[in-house]
Amino acid sequence: MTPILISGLPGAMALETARLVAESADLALTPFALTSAKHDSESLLIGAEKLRLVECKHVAPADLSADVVAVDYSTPEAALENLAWFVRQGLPVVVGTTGFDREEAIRLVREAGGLAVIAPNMAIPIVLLQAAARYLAETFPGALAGAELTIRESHQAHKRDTSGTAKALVAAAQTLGFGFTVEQIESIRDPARQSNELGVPDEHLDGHALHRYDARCAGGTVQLVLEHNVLGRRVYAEGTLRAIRFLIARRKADVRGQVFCMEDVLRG
Ligand SMILES: NC(=O)C1=CN([C@@H]2O[C@H](COP(=O)(O)OP(=O)(O)OC[C@H]3O[C@@H](n4cnc5c(N)ncnc54)[C@H](O)[C@@H]3O)[C@@H](O)[C@H]2O)C=CC1
Ligand SMILES: O=C(O)C1=N[C@H](C(=O)O)C[C@H](O)C1
Repeated sequence: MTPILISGLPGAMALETARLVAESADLALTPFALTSAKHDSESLLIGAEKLRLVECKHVAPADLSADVVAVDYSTPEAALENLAWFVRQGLPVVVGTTGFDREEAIRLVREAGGLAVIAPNMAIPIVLLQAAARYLAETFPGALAGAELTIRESHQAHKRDTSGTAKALVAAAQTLGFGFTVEQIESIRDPARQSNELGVPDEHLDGHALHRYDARCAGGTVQLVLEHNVLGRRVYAEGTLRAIRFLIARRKADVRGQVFCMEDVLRG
């Protein structure tokens, strides 16, 4: 069993991932998990296991065995500092958190000879769409120059940042020729609008991710619409476990100083 250190408890994604790790046959939770100052010294029950919540600065190196793999689902503000800590401890890490400086994160991992999967979306069906968008952009740069784009995303009210998934797609859209910037993304966080206008079921108001990309081409005579809509969080946790197992294999193969994306994980 590979021990998995979860960071971001008692948050929603960290919780979903911890539960799936606890159910798995090949992974096990470390006896403690990482949290913010607010929750330091609390404890949390995951299945039958009681996890101690601690800030990373209170973890002694002796508490970490050499085979631990870490997962971070914290906040945009905490993610880089946490990543630096994981890398210092020599832990491979899956970073699902969004809203931080990705280039800085990549630099940090490479310079320290660390190992990480960093991806704004761990859901395999959505990773496939991202791969398709990247393929189109790389193969046909400028093909849609002059076309117009609107992007709308809806998430639970407590989400702090603009969708990292939508922001990542903007990069491909720009290469295709759309004059669109991330500041133009419309973020919907109002539960009343989500319920009445977008039809989000009540039980998923607290955990959903709706994305709609609407392109008008050829002077508005052609409309292309792409949507991906997720209810709940299970699909991200499943992708996270795939990323964990990918990193376990890379560590075994003695790979160092590399940052992977979910497309790499899918390729295996
Ligand atoms: N890559 C993906 O597929 C997905 C990414 N996300 C991203 O994951 C992140 C977390 O999302 P949620 O769980 O919904 O948020 P949340 O707000 O429910 O949880 C965040 C948690 O981080 C904890 N935290 C704050 N500072 C911390 C620190 N220094 N160290 C460790 N933990 C700390 C907070 O106590 C809180 O419990 C967001 O950035 C979100 O965009 C969410 C879903 C899927
Ligand atoms: O906060 C969320 O919930 C999600 N965050 C990720 C993002 O910002 O793209 C992935 C997904 O949209 C769910």
